[in-house]
Amino acid sequence: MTALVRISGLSRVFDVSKPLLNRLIERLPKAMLTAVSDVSLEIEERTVYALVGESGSGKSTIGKMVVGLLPPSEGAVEIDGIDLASETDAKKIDAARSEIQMIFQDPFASLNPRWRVRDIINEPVTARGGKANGLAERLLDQVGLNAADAVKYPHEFSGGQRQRICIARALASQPRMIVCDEPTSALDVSVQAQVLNLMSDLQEEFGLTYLFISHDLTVVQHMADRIGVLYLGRLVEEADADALFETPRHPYTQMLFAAAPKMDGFGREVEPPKGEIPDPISPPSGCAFHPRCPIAIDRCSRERPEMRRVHGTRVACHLAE
Ligand SMILES: Nc1ncnc2c1ncn2[C@@H]1O[C@H](COP(=O)(O)OP(=O)(O)OP(=O)(O)O)[C@@H](O)[C@H]1O
Repeated sequence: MTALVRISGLSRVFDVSKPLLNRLIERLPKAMLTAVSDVSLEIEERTVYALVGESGSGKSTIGKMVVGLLPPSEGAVEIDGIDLASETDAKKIDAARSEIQMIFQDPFASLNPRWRVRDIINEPVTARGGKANGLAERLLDQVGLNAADAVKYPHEFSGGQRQRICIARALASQPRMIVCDEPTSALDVSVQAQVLNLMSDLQEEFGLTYLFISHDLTVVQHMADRIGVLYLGRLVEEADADALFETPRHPYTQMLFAAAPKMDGFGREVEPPKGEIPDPISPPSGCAFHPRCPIAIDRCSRERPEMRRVHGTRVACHLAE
């Protein structure tokens, strides 16, 4: 298998300083927030790579850098060998961009309310001067909606149906890859499984690659081939999904598993991971997880663990054995 996406040493810093005048009056320094720090990973073609972690761990920021919506502060994202940030050939950039689409958590916010669904779905093609020729109707059928609904507006659909429309629009430019940012977390529990099943079917049918972003391990369990676990912007564990589910090696991954929602016939009981997520502007020294870690030793607060291989898993923990 070949890597479709190669991410190396990827970092993204945001300037979250107060306005200059306030800083001068209050004698405050600049505040820099490191959302993503030195992340390296590869995504094989036709596989599902899941990025998991609590809110604020940097999942969406990585997703946006992969599709080219945000430039990296450091490091690179290569799509099929092309680095979007340093490539100068506009044609190559355009081709690489159209190969990757993104769908977001809130299907309503990402659909123009004044456009008919047909125009929304056809837009990626018509905006490039292409002819749609019944494309929207075909895609609506493919995502389990009625082709005749192409003349309707987004508000005439339910949340699950709107996410299907977003998926149809993402498919319009025949991408090789879709970055899916929490695509089902805004949907009713009963609808989530239907949309996930549809996404699985489409992945197989079109040979798609997914970067699937989720805080919910149960969602990821059924879809992912490989999983990366993020904590405060850093990758702390990465393994094939089966291996990770069988033997989670990082204490943070183990905590996420312990807190994973338990499915029952009536809904879900969600118990959040213990302890507070530290302030990303001034993260803890050493291993950023050490203040919440049940097995931390002195060394963990002094020395940041490098990513290393332990029985086929990549893990950043001094105590992974
Ligand atoms: N444009 C921005 N300006 C300033 N800070 C940002 C910006 N975008 C993200 N951040 C910060 O970067 C960190 C990572 O955010 P990100 O949205 O990538 O996390 P996430 O894991 O996707 O979480 P969530 O599930 O809540 O979206 C957070 O602390 C967030 O507040």
